[in-house]
Amino acid sequence: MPRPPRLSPDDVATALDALPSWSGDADGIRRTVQLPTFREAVDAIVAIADVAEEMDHHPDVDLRWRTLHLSLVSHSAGGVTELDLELARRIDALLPD
Ligand SMILES: C[C@H](O)[C@H](O)[C@H]1CNC2=NC(N)=NC(=O)C2=N1
Repeated sequence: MPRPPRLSPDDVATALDALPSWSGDADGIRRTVQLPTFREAVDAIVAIADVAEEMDHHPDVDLRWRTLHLSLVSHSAGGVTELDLELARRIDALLPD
């Protein structure tokens, strides 16, 4: 399947209005979330991994104790695409606000 193109800065800014837990720009978007425990943070990563594998689109993940830092960018496009926005929406459905 062809992969979608890099979005414009305006498109990303508009999309971020509907994703209040995320920040960033056309070069990448990011969200930080604190889970109650280290184990729950690891479980959240596994749930995100299942979505990422299903989409064949993968986040950059950094876990510090129970604080999870997620960064999304379409490496092949060199910036944010619709795939990153879809992955962000699906991650939000898995995580606490
Ligand atoms: C072959 C496979 O589809 C590609 O390597 C995919 C895998 N997951 C990916 N994930 C992300 N975030 N960016 C990519 O460019 C990417 N490419």
